[in-house]
Amino acid sequence: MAHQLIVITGASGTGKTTVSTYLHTHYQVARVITHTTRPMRAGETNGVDYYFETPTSFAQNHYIEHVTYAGYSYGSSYEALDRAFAQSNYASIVLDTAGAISYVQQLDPKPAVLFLTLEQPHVLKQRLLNRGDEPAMITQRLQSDEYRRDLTLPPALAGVATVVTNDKWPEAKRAIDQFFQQLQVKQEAEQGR
Ligand SMILES: Nc1ncnc2c1ncn2[C@@H]1O[C@H](COP(=O)(O)OP(=O)(O)OP(=O)(O)O)[C@@H](O)[C@H]1O
Ligand SMILES: Nc1nc2c(ncn2[C@@H]2O[C@H](COP(=O)(O)O)[C@@H](O)[C@H]2O)c(=O)[nH]1
Repeated sequence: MAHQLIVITGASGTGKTTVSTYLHTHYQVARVITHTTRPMRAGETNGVDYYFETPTSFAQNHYIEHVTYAGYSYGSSYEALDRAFAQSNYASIVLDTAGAISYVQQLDPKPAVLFLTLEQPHVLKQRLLNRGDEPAMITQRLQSDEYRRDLTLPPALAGVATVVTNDKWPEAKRAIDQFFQQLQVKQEAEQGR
């Protein structure tokens, strides 16, 4: 069976990591672990949530794409993608919208894309506080160009991404179940050709 990548994108706090964990737990979708220079949050583990890097070690990896987000470097490596697909034919990766656009433009076969959004984006700050993020980090993030940019579906992803509203988890979960089950049907149909 061909490999299928699911790119999960959207603004900070919209629930990208929550969706990636849900797909892993309920559908055994492997997670692509990306690299970052940002400091670890409480509860995060190196090699599980990210590969945490220094600026020097970050520069030594081979990236499909890399970005600066709210002052820190983030990148997705070829090695991490291979590691995920060694575990499962389905893998998900959590990216900012610049990364999602790079993947859609570069990857063959093209990834399936989920864009997460909220009808009430003012609750995002509270979600980041509830998650335990440092208040100073939240302020820096909410003031960043990247955070504001990712609140809106970029034109390059219009017609490509499935938009999921995550104000209420039970509704978001239903939309994600439908998205994943349709993806499985499409994959199986392509296999049968
Ligand atoms: N529908 C929801 N209702 C309330 N809280 C939610 C919902 N979905 C996710 N959360 C919570 O919001 C916080 C942010 O979610 P998550 O870490 O998944 O977001 P993210 O998009 O990955 O953020 P970032 O880009 O900053 O890493 C977490 O504490 C998560 O448990
Ligand atoms: N383009 C990429 N974006 C990435 C990558 N890894 C994570 N991210 C995105 O960065 C922001 C901030 O993440 P956080 O964990 O510090 O909250 C978020 O939008 C992630 O989706 C990557 O390799 N490339």
